[in-house]
This record gives sequence, structure tokens and C-alpha cells, in this order.
Amino acid sequence: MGEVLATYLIDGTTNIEKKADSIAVGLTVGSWTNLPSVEQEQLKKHKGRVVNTEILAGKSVITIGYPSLNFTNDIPAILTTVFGKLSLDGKVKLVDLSFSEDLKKVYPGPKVGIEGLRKLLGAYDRPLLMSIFKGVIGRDLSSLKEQMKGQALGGVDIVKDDEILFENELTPLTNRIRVCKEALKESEEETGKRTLYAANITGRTFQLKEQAKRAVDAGADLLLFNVFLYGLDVLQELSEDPDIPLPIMAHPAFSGAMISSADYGLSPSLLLGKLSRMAGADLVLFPSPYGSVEMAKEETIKIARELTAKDLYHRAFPVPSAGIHPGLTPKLYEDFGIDSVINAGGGIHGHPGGAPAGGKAFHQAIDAVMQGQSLKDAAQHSVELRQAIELWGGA
Ligand SMILES: CSCCC(=O)C(=O)COP(=O)(O)O
Ligand SMILES: [Mg+2]
Repeated sequence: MGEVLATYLIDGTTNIEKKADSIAVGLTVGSWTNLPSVEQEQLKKHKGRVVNTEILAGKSVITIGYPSLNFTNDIPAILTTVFGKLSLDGKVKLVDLSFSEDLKKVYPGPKVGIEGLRKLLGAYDRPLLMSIFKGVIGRDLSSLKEQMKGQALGGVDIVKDDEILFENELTPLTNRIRVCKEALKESEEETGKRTLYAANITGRTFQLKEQAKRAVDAGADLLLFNVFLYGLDVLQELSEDPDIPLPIMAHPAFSGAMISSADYGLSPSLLLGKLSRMAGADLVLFPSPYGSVEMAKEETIKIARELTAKDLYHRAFPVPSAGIHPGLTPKLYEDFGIDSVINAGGGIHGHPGGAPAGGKAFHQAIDAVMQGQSLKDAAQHSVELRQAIELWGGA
């Protein structure tokens, strides 16, 4: 029989066995111990089991196994079972879930993942480089096209919408995709370098599929999706739809409300790592340990580990983000390795030479790191990198 193991971090260390038992029973068969023996026997296979209890740094760590007989195999049912009312019951944090193999194989995982995206781009021997549209709210299609071209001329692999760009009159989705693709075509003709466009899918939940299909028809290369406002199951629905064959990039907007507390919510590696990947994210953004929105380094490493684990799913790209500039490239490479995406908005557009120079500065930094060269040395003969370092530091 299938089983999901849920591991919790719970405030306090007294009566840990009793607490574990009350979770195992309370979230499954309820008042099992008080029932007549015939009913007890019938309910046995539904009862949660205490797998482990231990005390760690002044907190209780409890692992409970939940039989898959109790739920349908979907993320809403599983999370309701293991952390529905429990999430409201004092200082309890859900730190990990472990699925038996029979349950795992139902989830799609990334459609193309790291290997598929590398193949699309023909980029195998370095981290990928992504840039983000910035300041496009209130701007029209011609300025969007100009910004797209500038980013692409800098040689970035992917350009993504900002997550705060919704459907709007000035740059509606399909027109936006059309002009962005024109800009990418022009840029590729000039440089020979292919750049992909990730378009933001937004609006009411029941209209998302329709919108995603319009994005497919209009020529988008990837979809950007604010997963945590809609839910992981919606990501899974989009990912599994054969009429939406595009890789999906998960943005972490709102996830801070679910992961940031040491006492409540879910762990970052579970929400942004394991579950996002299982539900179908090909790339996942999260705050880097040293940018403008910081996340503890060990948490970011755990997220990346979940996204790139070698198991039955394609591996997903970790995208440590926010406040990234070329001078941070060595740290990003050291912490996240070759199979990661270096992602910048301000760090591309804010370059003194504009977005094309911003992209070049990042590529110069990536080349240097891949050759084991310091940025200081590389900056001596790379003017764009030198300018970036003078502005933002990092060598
Ligand atoms: C907190 S991870 C998401 C980062 C993001 O959405 C973003 O727009 C980053 O832009 P920046 O100018 O800081 O590179
Ligand atoms: Mg953003």
C-alpha cells in the first residue's frame, strides 16, 4: 500500500510520543482507540503510523506515515491530510514529504527540464543566463519590443516577463508575444544567438488554460506562472495539458507567506523545491542568499538539491534571483553549479551601457568563472564586466 511520510518540526519537547500519536490518529481515523474492537480492526489500515520522533535543537521532529487509502493522489488531498487543520494548530512546520514510488509516478515532473532547455538553446557547458523585463507597466508594444531587443542583443538565453505584468490594454498577451518574437528574430539575425521568451500567464484560474493555449499559438517559448497564488494543482493541470506543450517557469510570488516563518508553514525546499518540481515546474525562481531579497543559504541549497535530484522526474533549473549583478556570478556558480540559471532584471538594465552591455557583462563573468579566472583578471580585458564591477562591486 502506498504511503506519504510527513515530517514536522514542532515547538516544545515534552510529551513528544503523545503528540506524535495524536497527529497519527487525529489526522486519520480520529477516535480509533475508543471504538469497539471490530471497528478498530476495520480502521487499522487507515490509521497513521508514527515513523520517528526525535528532539533537535530544542524542538520536536516527528514523522508520521499516512496510508494512501485515505486520500486521492493529488496535492490538495495530500496536503489537506497531512497539514490541513494541523497547519492551524500552534507552532508546527511541515518540513518534508516523502512519497512511495507508486504515488510519485502519477506526478508529471518537469516537461523538458534542464536537459530539454539546454537542448532548445544549444547551451551545454555553462549556467544559463536569463533577464527580466523591467519598468514595462504603462509602456506600449513598441517600447516593449525595444526592451526585448536590447536584452536579446546582450546574448541572454531567456527573457521573462516580470511577474507583475498582467493582461493589460497596452501590451496584451498575444500582441506582446508577437512583437517580442519579432524582436528575437531580428536579434538572432544580427548575432546568431537564440533567445527564448517566457510569457506571464495571469488572470482567473478557469481562464488560465485558454490563455496558455493562446500563448502557445502566438509563439511563446515558455510560460511564467505565479504558482503560489493559484496552487500547485493548477500548475500540474497546466503542465499535463497536451495542448500546452511549453516548459513552465514557477515564480515564487506570495510563497514568502507560506515558507518564511521558522515555526509555521512549509519549508522552502518542500514548497519551492520538491512539490514545485513534482507538479511540473521546469525552472523555479527563489531568492538568492546574497541579492536584494535574501534567503538563508542552506535553504537555497536545499531547494536546488530538490530541483536537481536524480530520480524519476526530469531535473528542474534552480533560478536564484533578486538583486543579481555580474559580480555575484562566482558565488552563484560556487553555490548552485553549472545546472542553474543566472537571472537579473536591474543587473541587466541598470548597466551603464544599457541592457546589451548588461548581458555581455554577465557572459564575460560566466566565461571567466568557467575558465577558473577571477573577475578582476577578466575585467582587465572585458570592458562591460569592468563597468559592472565598478558600479556594483564583486571582484
Ligand atoms: C525573489 S525571487 C524573484 C525575483 C524577481 O521577481 C525579480 O523581478 C528580480 O528582479 P531584479 O531586478 O532584482 O533582478
Ligand atoms: Mg519580478
